[in-house]
Order: sequence, then structure tokens, then C-alpha cells
Amino acid sequence: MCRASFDGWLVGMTITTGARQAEAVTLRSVRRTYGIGGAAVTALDGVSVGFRDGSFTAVMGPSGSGKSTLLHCAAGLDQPTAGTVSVGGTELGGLSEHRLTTLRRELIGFVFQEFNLVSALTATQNVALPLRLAGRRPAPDDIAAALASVGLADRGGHRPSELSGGQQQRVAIARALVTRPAVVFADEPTGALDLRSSRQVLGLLREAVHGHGQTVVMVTHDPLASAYADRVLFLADGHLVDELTAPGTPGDAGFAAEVAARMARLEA
Ligand SMILES: Nc1ncnc2c1ncn2[C@@H]1O[C@H](COP(=O)(O)OP(=O)(O)OP(=O)(O)O)[C@@H](O)[C@H]1O
Repeated sequence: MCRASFDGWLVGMTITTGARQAEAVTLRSVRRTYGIGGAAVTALDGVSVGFRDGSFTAVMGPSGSGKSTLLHCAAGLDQPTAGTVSVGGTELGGLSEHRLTTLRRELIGFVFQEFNLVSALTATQNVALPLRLAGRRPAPDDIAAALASVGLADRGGHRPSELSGGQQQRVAIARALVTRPAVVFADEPTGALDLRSSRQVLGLLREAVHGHGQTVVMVTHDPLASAYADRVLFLADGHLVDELTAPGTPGDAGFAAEVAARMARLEA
């Protein structure tokens, strides 16, 4: 169990071959429709899925298949039109805006596709922000270590406009991980990174899961990145249509090839 555990965690436990495993996040029949009438778009069409405590899941699918919507609904950043989302046994739909914000702050880290760094703050200040918002005093060594873990030890004093896209993405990843949240959602966390930085970030996400017991759900377009996860889900037209379990070797080339083949079929 990771440090950021919480009351109610045991709700929703399942028994699997004698081991008791909780679901960190559960979506039941989640539907999300944008717009109304003839202009309505159904981004998610009745998705039911659980993300086990301490698991690393990749979500893949063609552009527009609903991946970001799934992540946003699961993280309480967007509200399903129908269905329920629970994080650590707490159903989000019944929460006030204040309680939802608190729950998100305490339990969830989110890496946004477009980074969402605060432009007026330095990299160090951006990484420290979740701790400040939670009323905790950031320890300078912890912030420095978080930046060093993404290869940015020497960029702490730089503002986002002074960093490359890949560097901004790594600051966003350090910010999402610094509080060791129970669940980390990452929307294309390696999208702007070169191969070396991608491997570093995927290694960090695996370490969050296998070293600290956190739960990671990552949207990616990259089959090689998905091969660092334990499980790959495939979305198409707002439906979960396929699923693969990884063999256990991070970045396994054969598994990545199988993921790529399934994606090619979905995109055909
Ligand atoms: N705020 C919104 N208003 C209207 N339609 C939206 C909105 N957000 C998403 N959609 C639509 O919902 C569908 C799913 O979008 P979503 O961003 O979840 O897909 P995605 O799989 O993440 O795509 P990509 O891989 O291109 O990022 C798309 O058809 C998109 O146009």
C-alpha cells in the first residue's frame, strides 16, 4: 500500500486466488456525451473497468476514441453523463465540489497532455505547488530530488517559457509524482520526449507502481511505451474493445509489436 492511502480504501475489495486486492479506481457503465441534439458526440459509451491498487495500465486507441475523456472522468476532472466513478471506494458523483477538490489533491496526480504548468512560476515552484496547495511545506531537497529524477536538476530556476516541450513535460511529471499520490493519471506523458527521456519517465512510472505501490493509468499512442505497463486496454468509438496483459519485461519488443498489430486493426 502506498503512503497516500485513505479511509474507505477497503471498500470494493475483491478476492483473487487468496490475495486481497483493492481497486484503486472503478468505472461502472460510464457514458460521456458532449453537446446536445444533432451535434451531440458520445465520447464514452458505457465503459466499465477497474484499475487494481498497485497496477500500471496503458490505454490505447485511435484518435478521438475517448482516451482523454476516460482519464478525465476517472480523475474527477470531468463528470460522466451517466454511470459512476469511484476512487478508493469513494464515489465521486456524490461529492461536493470542495470534497472532490480535496480528494483529487490528496489522492490523485495528473499529467496533462498540454502540461498545464503555471507560466509565472519556475520549475521548482511548479513542482512544489501540489504540496503548497495541500498545506504542506515543501522540503527543498525533495523538490530538487523530484526534478533530478526527471533529469532536470539544473533547470529548477527556469520558467516554462524557458524550457523545451520535453523539459516542460518532465516538470509536469515531477509535479504529478512529488506528493506520491495513490493514483497517477498520465495523458501521453512521453508524447514530447525523445527515446532516452521516454525510457527515464516510463521507468519512473514503473517505479511508482512496483516500488511505491501507486496505481498508474497512462494514455499513449506509442506501443513501445505501452509495453512498460502491466496491462493494455484498447478503446474504439467510446467502447473498451480489447485488452492485453504484458509478459512482465518492461518494454518487451514482442509485446510492443502485438500492441501495434492490434492498434493497426483498430485504425484500419
Ligand atoms: N469538450 C468537448 N466538447 C465536444 N466534444 C468533445 C470534447 N472533448 C472531447 N470531445 C469529443 O469526444 C471524442 C473523444 O475525445 P477524446 O479527446 O477523449 O479522444 P482521444 O482518444 O483522447 O483522442 P486523441 O488521441 O486525439 O487525443 C472526440 O470525438 C472529441 O471530438
